[in-house]
Amino acid sequence: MTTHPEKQYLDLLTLLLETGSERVDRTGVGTKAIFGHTMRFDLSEGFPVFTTKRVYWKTAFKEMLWMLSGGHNIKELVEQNVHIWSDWPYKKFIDAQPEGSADKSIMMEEFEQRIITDDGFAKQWGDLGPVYGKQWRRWKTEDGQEIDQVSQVIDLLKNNPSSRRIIFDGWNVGELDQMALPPCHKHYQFYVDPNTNKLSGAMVQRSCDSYLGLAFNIANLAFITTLLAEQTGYGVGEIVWFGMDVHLYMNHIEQAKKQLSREPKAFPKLVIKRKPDSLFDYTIDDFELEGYDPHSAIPAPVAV
Ligand SMILES: Nc1nc(=O)c2c([nH]1)NC[C@@H]1CN(c3ccc(C(=O)N[C@@H](CCC(=O)O)C(=O)O)cc3)CN21
Ligand SMILES: O=c1ccn([C@H]2C[C@H](O)[C@@H](COP(=O)(O)O)O2)c(=O)[nH]1
Repeated sequence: MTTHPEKQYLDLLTLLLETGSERVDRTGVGTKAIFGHTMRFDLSEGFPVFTTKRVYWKTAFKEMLWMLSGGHNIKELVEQNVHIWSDWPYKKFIDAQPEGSADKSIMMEEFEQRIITDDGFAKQWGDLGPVYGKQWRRWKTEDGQEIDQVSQVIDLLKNNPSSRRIIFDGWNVGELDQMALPPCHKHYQFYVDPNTNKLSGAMVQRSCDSYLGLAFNIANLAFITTLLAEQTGYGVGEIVWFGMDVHLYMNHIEQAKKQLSREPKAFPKLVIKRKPDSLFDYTIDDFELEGYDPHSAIPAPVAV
């Protein structure tokens, strides 16, 4: 019997638990960390959305479609019931309110409600700065032009697939200080195997929350690779993930152990119900995961 590909992820959790160095981190939560790790998934063996806990794949896909659209305001996420980016703008808003003011104590629900209903408020407080979507689609050059890196990737895949420069990157050094968080999944690179005509995608993640973020990041790497393959006429090959500061937050240890006690189930199949003319015209309703039958969700707090 061959080993289930999800075993790579479970082995990473075990490695972190057993050998990770305890470190103090920016958030104050603390982590167990290792430096440098890789995993790979052959997409012909199924779509790599982990099964040992329920992964909210629609939330992940909505986030990826938002980034691909060039979005960088949480408004478009919150409108779609996606809350994973709200903590950072919320914290910034609360910190900026004067002591004792009514706004100092508003709850997240009210904050998100204002983001949705008040355009001015969303503009001022919902913007994450020039994060992923902005850099991917509209990287600003010195002479005031904008570079659409994702469209360049599509063009290279169609016209020069042996190029070793099929890359987009969110790490715009000159603008890091304007971002709510500097990009974690920073480098994307693609490769067409001339023998099989399959497209593979790799991603470098400088910093990895191995319990919460990673499940989303792997699913989304497989997602973008599959979408690019469909749009440019290739089959799907592998995804390759490179993690740098790979960590497990101290308040995720019990959850990780619980997850480790479970056996992986078969990976589902990504069904794309409609093929739009452009990579930028997909909507969440175009996707279904066939045969996704995960173990139950194991919630965990996110370190802000
Ligand atoms: N500490 C930290 N970890 C991250 O993974 C992370 C950040 N910060 N900051 C930016 C984004 C936001 N991301 C997040 C944030 C929260 C969840 C999360 O809470 N996931 C839950 C529930 C998801 C839902 O609301 O549907 C999960 O069980 O997967 C996942 C990814 C990934 N990134
Ligand atoms: O897609 C993402 C986005 C963020 N993360 C994690 C990695 C870290 O735990 C934090 C970011 O904190 P830094 O101090 O900026 O490294 O968010 C992730 O895993 N995946």
